[in-house]
Amino acid sequence: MKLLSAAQTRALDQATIQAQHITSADLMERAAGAVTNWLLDELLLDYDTEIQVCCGPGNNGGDGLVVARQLHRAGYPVQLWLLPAARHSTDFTHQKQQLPTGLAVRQIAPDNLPTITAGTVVVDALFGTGLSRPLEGLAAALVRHLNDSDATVVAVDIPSGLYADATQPADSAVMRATYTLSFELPKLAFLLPQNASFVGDWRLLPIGLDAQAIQNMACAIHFVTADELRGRLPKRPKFSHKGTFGHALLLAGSKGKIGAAVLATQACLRAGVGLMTTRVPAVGYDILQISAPEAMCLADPATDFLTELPDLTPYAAVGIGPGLGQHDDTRAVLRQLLETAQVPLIIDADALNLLGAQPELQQLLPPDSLLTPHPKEFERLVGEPARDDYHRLDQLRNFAGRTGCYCVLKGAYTALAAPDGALYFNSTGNPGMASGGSGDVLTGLLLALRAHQGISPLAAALVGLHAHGRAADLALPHTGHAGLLASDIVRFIGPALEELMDE
Ligand SMILES: NC(=O)C1=CN([C@@H]2O[C@H](COP(=O)(O)OP(=O)(O)OC[C@H]3O[C@@H](n4cnc5c(N)ncnc54)[C@H](O)[C@@H]3O)[C@@H](O)[C@H]2O)[C@@H](O)CC1
Ligand SMILES: [K+]
Repeated sequence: MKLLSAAQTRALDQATIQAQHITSADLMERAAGAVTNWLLDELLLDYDTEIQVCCGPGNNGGDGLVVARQLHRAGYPVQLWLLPAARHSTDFTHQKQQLPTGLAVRQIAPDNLPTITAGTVVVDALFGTGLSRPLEGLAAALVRHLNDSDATVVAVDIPSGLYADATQPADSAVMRATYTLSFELPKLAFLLPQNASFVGDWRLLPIGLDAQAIQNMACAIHFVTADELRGRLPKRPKFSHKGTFGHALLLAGSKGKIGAAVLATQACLRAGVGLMTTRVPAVGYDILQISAPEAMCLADPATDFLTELPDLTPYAAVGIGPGLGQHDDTRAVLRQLLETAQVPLIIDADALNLLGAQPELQQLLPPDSLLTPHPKEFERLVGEPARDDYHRLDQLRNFAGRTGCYCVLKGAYTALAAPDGALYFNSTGNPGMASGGSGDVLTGLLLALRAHQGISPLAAALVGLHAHGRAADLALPHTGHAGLLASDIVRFIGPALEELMDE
């Protein structure tokens, strides 16, 4: 799915109106109808629920007027509140004229704010994508009043006061929504940790926006769904053999962290690699052979950390990082790998920290390599803290462009920047994954997909990120959030990948 800017969203609304020969009021009726249906069918409003609909002066307020009208007509006790304004949009004015006489209109004023009691549902239709400056005055006072209450707040399109694709000034008033109902496509703001407390649980409501117009919109930011990935992973042909799926090499582990090498190895195997060799320090040899008998193990001459790079000739892809440690001799192995590798690399964990500590090594990254930092590792990698989540995304795109590599930023919606500047957000996964070893599993999974000869670097990265989160989602009913271990994610990699395979 494309993540459109506010300007593109407006253009899409216009394109839909033209292509479908409808009026903007018709489209508003559809949008508001979708909100009303969600309130009735999903929030399960009952006839005793107190519903306060708060409307601003633009089309977001227009949506609110239609919701209020529809709920009133259906017999629900709606209270309608309007924010005073010098100007109103044409559609707002039109919808106001359509209000039934029995629906009282209340003016919001400093001494006249909605009274919130236990169980009140507030529909926030103050401002949407037309927000052009931070909220102040009465609008800010109303938002703060509602934020201080226990109301269930349902934001129409976007929580009022939240910018759709930039950071609003610190301390400006932003509605803390319980639910955000957006029309058809998500907004970039929803995917960023800094906005989690404003956006709440977000849902997409289809309103029949013009599919052709969406397809024609130039957009470099995507929210990647299973539908878009299905078929990107070739089915295993009947006459395939282990050579078809590549031979992967993993460099991982140090004393006390051999488990990271084991998890990454198991994940790589479960992701369908043809052959797997894992290089661990000698201390890990028995552990790896016993816990991952399908993999070959090449022990380093040193006991506790890696000191020598094996011959790379046999391998289609090389991964390095999980549990590696940052010993000087290991750094020398990483340098040698960067200097000699002719195949894509997957770089994770301590290998990223080593790259951050010696930035000159970053110039040696083979093109199309894939780096998988979490935000702290990414900060070390680029050597500069981000001002906010948007700045961090800029840094991510710059890094990918500068190095010619794919770079991941791990999180609730893991982001991937491609060398061409495109940004992709993953849609799968759950908070149970926030525990040790999840990242090691991702490295192994991505390594298998990069070793596979039939998949492009971008598809490998997107499929790998999706399958990682999806495997955790499939494991969840068996484990619960607290009980979800990295090894549970490994168990469900196979089914998660199967869902994306060609028919
Ligand atoms: N264009 C369309 O056809 C559709 C629009 N829809 C709705 O329309 C919304 C966008 O409507 P608009 O473009 O009218 O924008 P908004 O309703 O978000 O607000 C725009 C109005 O608020 C004023 N304003 C902006 N920031 C302000 C601030 N900080 N303090 C006070 N006033 C401020 C503007 O001057 C303008 O009058 C979407 O979010 C969505 O809810 C939906 O009905 C779907 C169809
Ligand atoms: K809103």
